[in-house]
Amino acid sequence: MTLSLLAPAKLNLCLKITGRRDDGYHLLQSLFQLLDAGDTLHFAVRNDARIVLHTPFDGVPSEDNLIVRAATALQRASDSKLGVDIHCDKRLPMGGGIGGGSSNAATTLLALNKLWQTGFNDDELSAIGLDLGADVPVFVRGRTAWAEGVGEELTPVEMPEEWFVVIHPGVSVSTREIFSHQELTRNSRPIRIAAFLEQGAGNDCENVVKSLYPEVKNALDWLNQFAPAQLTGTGSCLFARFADEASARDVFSSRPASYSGFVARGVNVSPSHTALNQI
Ligand SMILES: C[C@@](CO)(OP(=O)(O)O)[C@H](O)COP(=O)(O)OP(=O)(O)OC[C@H]1O[C@@H](n2ccc(N)nc2=O)[C@H](O)[C@@H]1O
Ligand SMILES: Nc1ncnc2c1ncn2[C@@H]1O[C@H](COP(=O)(O)OP(=O)(O)O)[C@@H](O)[C@H]1O
Repeated sequence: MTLSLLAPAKLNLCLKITGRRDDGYHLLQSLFQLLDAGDTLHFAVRNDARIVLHTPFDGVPSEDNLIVRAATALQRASDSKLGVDIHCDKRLPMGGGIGGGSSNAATTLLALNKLWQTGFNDDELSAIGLDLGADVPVFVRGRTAWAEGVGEELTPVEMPEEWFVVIHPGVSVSTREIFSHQELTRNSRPIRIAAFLEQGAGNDCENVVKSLYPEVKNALDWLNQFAPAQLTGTGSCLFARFADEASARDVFSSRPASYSGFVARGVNVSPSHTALNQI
């Protein structure tokens, strides 16, 4: 049996850091907006128990790849004797704050749960996913959502399905470096979802990222000429929203040559969930 699924990107439409847990992890509030763009993963079941990722990733050994780690975690949790061949059409930049690795992991859990018939529900898959990364559960649940805790307390939110220009400024930002920076705001006053929906909220990582990475500051200044621009996650990608596709594409096509990125539409339900529900 084979299956191909989109592993969608996300944007953090806001990112407030409201405290810190005893283990050092930061407590967040964020609106995770799913997008209709992402990587495509192709799965083919094997009758031996081998998990084989055929696509090489720069700087990520196969055993560290979140795709392989997710498949291995599901195999262990289920005692499945089946294996899988996996190919990935990688489009999302790594370390860009758009969740590519976490989305790849979640999509692998969803696909193999179906192909191996392991029968886990979303709560169980989310718990397996959380061990792989804080952003995995939102992709397992597949809903645009308000997140608290370290990202695992999720409340689905219906957002207008707007168009986004996502810019990658040509540098990657280490999440660890930002979260360990002395100047990072760690005591934002918690806000309510309703307040965010009414007036929006910024990204508490933005000032530190701009000070460490002038390329990110320059890209924000460039995009701000057209619409309010903001960092996603801990960067390095930034985004702005547009009412229609044509305006978004116009701005994207006028970008400086050193910037990459894409235009995508916000979606309330992950395309991989829509596809799985049709099988
Ligand atoms: C803040 C977000 C918002 O989406 O940033 P992006 O990674 O998307 O940019 C994520 O939740 C990031 O989660 P995740 O991507 O799983 O983080 P990891 O790479 O595991 O974290 C790297 C390091 O950052 C710190 N870290 C991460 C998440 C968190 N809530 N508090 C932290 O202090 C920890 O020191 C951790 O070891
Ligand atoms: N399948 C994968 N896709 C992307 N990154 C991966 C993957 N597996 C492991 N990684 C590692 O996870 C890191 C974070 O990746 P990613 O989720 O793309 O960024 P971010 O958390 O900033 O959104 C990468 O820099 C890479 O080292």
